[in-house]
Amino acid sequence: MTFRLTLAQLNPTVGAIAANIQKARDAWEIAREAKAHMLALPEMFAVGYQTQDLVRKPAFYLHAMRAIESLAESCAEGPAIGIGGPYFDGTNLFNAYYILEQGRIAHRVLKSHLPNETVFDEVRIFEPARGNTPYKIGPMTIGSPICEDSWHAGVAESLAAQGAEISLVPNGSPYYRNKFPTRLKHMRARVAATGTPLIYLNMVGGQDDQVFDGGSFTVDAHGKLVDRMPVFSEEIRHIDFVKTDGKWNVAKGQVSEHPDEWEQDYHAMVLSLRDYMSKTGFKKILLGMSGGIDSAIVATIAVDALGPQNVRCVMLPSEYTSQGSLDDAKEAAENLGCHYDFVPIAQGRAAITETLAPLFQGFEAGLAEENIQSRLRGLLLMAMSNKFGEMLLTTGNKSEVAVGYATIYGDMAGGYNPIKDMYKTRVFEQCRWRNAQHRDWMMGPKGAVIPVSIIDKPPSAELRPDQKDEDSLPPYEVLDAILTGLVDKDLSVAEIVAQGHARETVKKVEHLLYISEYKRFQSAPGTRLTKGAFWLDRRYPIVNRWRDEG
Ligand SMILES: Nc1ncnc2c1ncn2[C@@H]1O[C@H](COP(=O)(O)OP(=O)(O)OC[C@H]2O[C@@H]([n+]3cccc(C(=O)O)c3)[C@H](O)[C@@H]2O)[C@@H](O)[C@H]1O
Ligand SMILES: Nc1ncnc2c1ncn2[C@@H]1O[C@H](COP(=O)(O)OP(=O)(O)OP(=O)(O)O)[C@@H](O)[C@H]1O
Ligand SMILES: NC(=O)CC[C@H](N)C(=O)O
Repeated sequence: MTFRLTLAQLNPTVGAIAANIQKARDAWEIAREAKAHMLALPEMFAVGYQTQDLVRKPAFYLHAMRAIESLAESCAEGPAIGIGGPYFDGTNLFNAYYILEQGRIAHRVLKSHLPNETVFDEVRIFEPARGNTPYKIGPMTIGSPICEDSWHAGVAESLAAQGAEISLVPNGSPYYRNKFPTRLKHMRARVAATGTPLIYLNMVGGQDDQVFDGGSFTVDAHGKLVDRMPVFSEEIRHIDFVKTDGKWNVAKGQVSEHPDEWEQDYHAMVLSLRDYMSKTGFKKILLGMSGGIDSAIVATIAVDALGPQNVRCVMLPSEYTSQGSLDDAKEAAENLGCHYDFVPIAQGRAAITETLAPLFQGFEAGLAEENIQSRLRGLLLMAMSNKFGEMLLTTGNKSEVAVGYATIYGDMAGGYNPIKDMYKTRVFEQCRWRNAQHRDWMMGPKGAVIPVSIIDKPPSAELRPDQKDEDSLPPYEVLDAILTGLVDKDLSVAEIVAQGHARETVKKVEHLLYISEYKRFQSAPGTRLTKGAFWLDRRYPIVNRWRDEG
């Protein structure tokens, strides 16, 4: 006896119900061609993921439920379909996995464990299931724990006890660096307890800050990895089973190699930006190109996401802009093959200074004057955005975003920030990686596109003569180590001091971190690369008088 299961590792769009259903239908045609018994789609595929509060709207979930019903009707003859979507039972809303067969909804699995940590808030949205049963497709009985359900003992085991011969786990599992071993560990624990093969099916694609990385895989009844799909790309794959001695054995498939963390982070940033653009309806990007490393890597990510013809780099020099910065900005834009504009801000700045002169008389020049440069750049770039219909990118790395080292309503202007969750020390290494590597999913040119002089020079905001970031901040190696402790590991000041850092420096960084919460609250979203990303992973009050006295 045999069984063929078609896995659709596809990229849905939140709210695009008709388009998602059409994608499911197209995949079903492929499964039917391949004579599969069943097509499986990821968690919440019908509506995209995560829908947040949108799915609580009755008009929305009723629309989705109607669309799933009509998918069942239009796919009556051929493989069964498993598809994630919301289900309202007249009283409560559930995160459900629908099984469609012979023109109708044959079964519904409801999610039991609602994730409520990191970026998840499902307790707020859904009601947990109380018990589920397996379903039968042709000769096979299947249990479907939904995503988080398979990270805990209980659901898969109960389904197996009720006769499930394999576990098919639909997921909406967002990327963070080096997550795969954690997923594999949880799935192997389920397999060890059930003694049945397990299929882990994830979606791909960017949704706001989150990136779903795919990497779907199959583990046999002994816990061996027998099939694995690539990360960050759509793919449809057939998994074959043969029944011998009363047990389903999964045939050995193709175990795709997964790239290292540098490639995965870079791919996550490219895909999240590309999807953010296409899913919000933008085709073109612009950014301020300073000759520094942050704007250089953001321009490179933009070019790799959309192609050089869709990226405009604008140098807006002031009198503090060095010749080195002018040369580097131009060279990087030329290497990338994108449009380059040169828009000096001196005249505009003089006009603003004159306008404010009567008010500012008697005050010493300082931060206000420095930040006018950044704000004027923001104003000019947003004017270009309005005129050309190009979305402005903002370029602060995680170190700067953490300590508020950016000007609000100035260089913080912009709609998306691909490097928001990448510390500065990693930005340097990531640039070296991109200069040395090229992949076919990159739409930009091969080679050392980021001039070495940009990577090697000391970072500076160039808002006053001879300014260097390290005049006001600790060296980035120190800053990033302290921030990793405070932000990502939730360590106390005492614990970070015990790692060998000066208490005064740790306290200064802690102070900057807490007082800049207001800036992050008003900042653009950006690619999530870790479990400690600003926005949903770490939610802090803006008004906060607590300081760690330890
Ligand atoms: N809690 C709060 N809630 C609401 N608003 C608050 C606030 N605290 C201050 N403010 C407001 O914020 C203003 C201060 O913020 P802001 O104007 O941004 O100024 P500020 O944070 O003081 O300065 C920006 C810093 O970033 C550096 N910088 C600028 C540009 C680029 C880069 C770079 O390397 O990329 C670095 C620059 O050298 C300077 O150290 C205050 O005037 C005040 O009105
Ligand atoms: N002369 C400039 N021309 C165009 N854009 C600029 C210029 N100076 C700053 N910007 C914009 O403001 C952002 C912040 O730049 P700034 O030089 O202050 O610090 P940074 O964080 O070190 O960034 P970078 O490494 O890109 O220079 C830049 O990434 C760029 O988008
Ligand atoms: N959608 C989910 O239930 C995902 C939760 C799960 N722990 C994950 O991140 O993979």
